[in-house]
Amino acid sequence: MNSTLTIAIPKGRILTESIQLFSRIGIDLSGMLDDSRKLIFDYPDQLVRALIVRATDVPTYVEHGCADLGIVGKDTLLEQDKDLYEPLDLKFGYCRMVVAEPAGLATGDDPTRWTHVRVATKYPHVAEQHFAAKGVQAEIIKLYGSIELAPLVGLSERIVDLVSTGETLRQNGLCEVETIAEITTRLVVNRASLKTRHQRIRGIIDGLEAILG
Ligand SMILES: Nc1ncnc2c1ncn2[C@@H]1O[C@H](COP(=O)(O)OP(=O)(O)OP(=O)(O)O)[C@@H](O)[C@H]1O
Ligand SMILES: O=P(O)(O)OC[C@H]1O[C@H](OP(=O)(O)OP(=O)(O)O)[C@H](O)[C@@H]1O
Repeated sequence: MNSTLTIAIPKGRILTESIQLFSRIGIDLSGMLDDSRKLIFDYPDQLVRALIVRATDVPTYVEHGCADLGIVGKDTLLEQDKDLYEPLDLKFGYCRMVVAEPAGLATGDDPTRWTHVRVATKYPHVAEQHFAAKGVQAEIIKLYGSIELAPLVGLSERIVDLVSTGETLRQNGLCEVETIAEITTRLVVNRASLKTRHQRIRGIIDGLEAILG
């Protein structure tokens, strides 16, 4: 039986910390940080294979069993609602998912009085659920990036987006008016792999749990 474990690692802003985390439990994926166009990294001595995946695609690779494990932001998990085992909060990549609007509109605005909103976001599912739970009718406009631009050019009045330093909101004259969720990075596991490779995967989960405290 092939005992190699496949891990989906997201490229982008959580790549380096993901690799640092695995190194702390003795899995050295540092070759992935080299400037390269390779997408599969084999580590036969460690019985590990790592895939470089776009952050939003990690749940898909893990759900389909192309990867046994993956690392992904909670924002992506909330949006996609895939059938995955999510055993661990890895406690990095902290940010918040918020509703924001132009500072001028925020002055005197009361989110508890909203009845209808027009919102641009990369997270239509989360936004829909958030407003539905408040009984607010929401017209959602799906965007893929530069979300803060939408209210500045009249595409929407408000946005749902991630905030970490707050600098992007500030530089574009926007204010946070509601927090939807606190976001961190999570370990996700394919449900079948959890059974067929229980010992190996349990070892990784326990190892990570021990160092995360
Ligand atoms: N300021 C931030 N903005 C966006 N994501 C952040 C921020 N801080 C932490 N994160 C976390 O980093 C994860 C990966 O973000 P990254 O920007 O690399 O990918 P992405 O642009 O969301 O995905 P994709 O490239 O597939 O569209 C996010 O899903 C989120 O959990
Ligand atoms: O609070 P801050 O530290 O300013 O970070 C928040 C910004 O970072 C993310 O955008 P990203 O850099 O991923 O670019 P994008 O426009 O392509 O989504 C997010 O969508 C916000 O725009």
